[in-house]
Formats: sequence, structure tokens, C-alpha cells
Amino acid sequence: MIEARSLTKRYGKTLAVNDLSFSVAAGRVTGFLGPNGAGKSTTMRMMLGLDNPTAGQVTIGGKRYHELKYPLRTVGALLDAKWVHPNRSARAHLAWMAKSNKLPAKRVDEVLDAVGLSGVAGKRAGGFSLGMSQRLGIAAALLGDPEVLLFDEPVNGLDPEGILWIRKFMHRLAEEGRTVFVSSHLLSEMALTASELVVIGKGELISQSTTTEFVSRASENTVKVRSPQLPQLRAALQQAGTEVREDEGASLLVSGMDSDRIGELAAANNFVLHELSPQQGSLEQAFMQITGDSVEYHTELENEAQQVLAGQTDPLVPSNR
Ligand SMILES: Nc1ncnc2c1ncn2[C@@H]1O[C@H](COP(=O)(O)OP(=O)(O)OP(=O)(O)O)[C@@H](O)[C@H]1O
Repeated sequence: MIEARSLTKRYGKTLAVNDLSFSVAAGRVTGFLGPNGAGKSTTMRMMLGLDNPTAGQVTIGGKRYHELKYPLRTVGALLDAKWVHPNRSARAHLAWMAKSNKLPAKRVDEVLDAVGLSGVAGKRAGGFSLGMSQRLGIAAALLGDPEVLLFDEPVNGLDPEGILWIRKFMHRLAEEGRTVFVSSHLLSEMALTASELVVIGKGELISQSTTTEFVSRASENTVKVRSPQLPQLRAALQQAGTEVREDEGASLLVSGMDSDRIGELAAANNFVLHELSPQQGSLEQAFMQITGDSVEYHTELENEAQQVLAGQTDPLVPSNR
């Protein structure tokens, strides 16, 4: 369990985190979502005692990081995967970390096995691909068998296979009952990875809810309707008080009435329906709608969201930001 209460961080004139309060529960993956510069990394650094809050506090299992007797046994983190001596082998890197933190040496092989790096444990970590480095970073985070895990943008720059691996691994950690808190600006990926979302913009809390609630609350839920009697159907729907838009000429997008009632209205008027399908809003739409002014780099995010919606980019592949 992580709890942030009125957490605030100021760097000179920049208010990086402003009066932020939220909680992260065990046994699920919680996504920490926000546009670039929203304050995600700063918040995570304060969780790990790498930065001191200007005001407020953040606790892990009720204690501030500095109060933890065995920090690595309580919280593990992946902040920067390339933080490793390039000439050390993966095993030597972990053995050094285990020793310097008074953790049992046998954990090294256990965590190498858990992340699938046993076969390359003797190889120089400097020659690892980004995906392998991320796995090594996760192995290091797991050394102390912590209840709480923090990952800062763990899928950045990874290929689809690497992204899928991380997503499944996080689900596994949550199923083991751990608290998994993962930051990202990749909206589609978070929709698949996290069941709970903490969303921030310009250092402030925008929302905390389940991913499903976040999407359905924010996005406009419409119903797509196709019929050979489109003009008549349209008139009947408008008369019933719905908002109706043309969708590529051949169908209608209806808001303000659910699909059951639209079907009943059509039946009552003897209209033939060729399609009646609820259109779920995407996380991108929800995010754009909710974050609104909080997005510092609006155009960039909008482009990304629009490309994903239009199917021009694979949501599994992160953009190069
Ligand atoms: N050490 C620092 N000194 C001054 N300003 C900082 C420092 N660290 C962060 N900031 C500023 O604080 C704000 C929040 O930055 P932060 O890195 O926490 O955001 P973020 O959500 O992690 O963004 P990104 O996804 O781009 O990493 C930004 O305006 C940033 O420029």
C-alpha cells in the first residue's frame, strides 16, 4: 500500500507536484498516467526517498522511505534500466547489489530465473539489449522480495514482444498480492496493463478510479446503427431526444440512448436494422477529454491518440518519446 498525502514538490519556480493525494492498493496493477512533464518521475523519486517533498508526504506500508528498516525488502524499483556497470555480468551486478544490501546470495539465481535471464547470467550487462536490460532492472527490483514495486516508464523503447512480456510479468506480480505501481504516458498500453489508474496533469491529481470507470466516465459512449430506412430511423431517434450524427453516410452514430432502447424504438416503428453496435470510447479519448488543459504538449498527444484511433500505429509499439 502506497499513500500520498498533499504531496508537493517545488523546483525554484516550477511546481512539479502540487498537493497530490492518492493511494495505491496491493494485489493489482495501478497505472500512473500523465502527459510528459506531469510530475510522474518526481512523485516516484519522492516515494523512494531520492527527493524530499516541499510539503506533504508519501508512505509505503505506513512508513516514509527513510523510516524503512530494510528498504529493498519493502519496495523495489525500476527507474533507469541502463543503471548498471557495463563490464559486470548480470549475475555479478545482482550479487553486488545483494551483498551491499545484506540480502541472501541465493536470491540472485531466483530472480534471474524469474525474469528469464538465467541463460545469459554470465554475459556482460553492457552488451544487453534494452529488453534484456529492463529484465535485469526488474530482477534487481525483486532481489529483496518486496511487497511494493515501482516501475517508471518500463516499456519505453521496447519492441512488442518486450512490452507483452513486461505486461504479463506485472500481472503476475499483482496476482502474487504485491502492490504494483507503473508510470507511463502510453495510453493504450496502460489500458491493457492497469486495472486502476491514477491520472495527473501539471503536477495535480486529475482522477483516481478503475480503468473501466475512467474510460466510461470520460468518453462519449455512442451506438452505431445501420438500416435500409436510415432517414426515417434518424427522424424517429431525433424525435425521441437523442443526438444523431451521420457516420460515413451509411450509418448513424447515436448518443443519449442505449442500444436496447434503440432496438425497441426500431421494432415499434417496424424499421429493419442491419447493425446495432455500442461503440466504447477509448482510453485515448477519455484521456484527452479529462486532461484537457493539463496537457502541456497537446498537439503531440493528440496526434498520437488520433493515429492509434485511426489504426495507423500499433498501440503495442511506443512512439519515440
Ligand atoms: N531536478 C529538477 N529541477 C528542476 N525542474 C525539474 C526537476 N525535475 C523535474 N523538473 C520539472 O518538474 C516537472 C515535472 O517533471 P517530471 O519529470 O516529474 O514529469 P514526468 O511526468 O515524469 O514527465 P516525463 O514523462 O517527461 O518524464 C517538469 O516541468 C520538469 O521540468
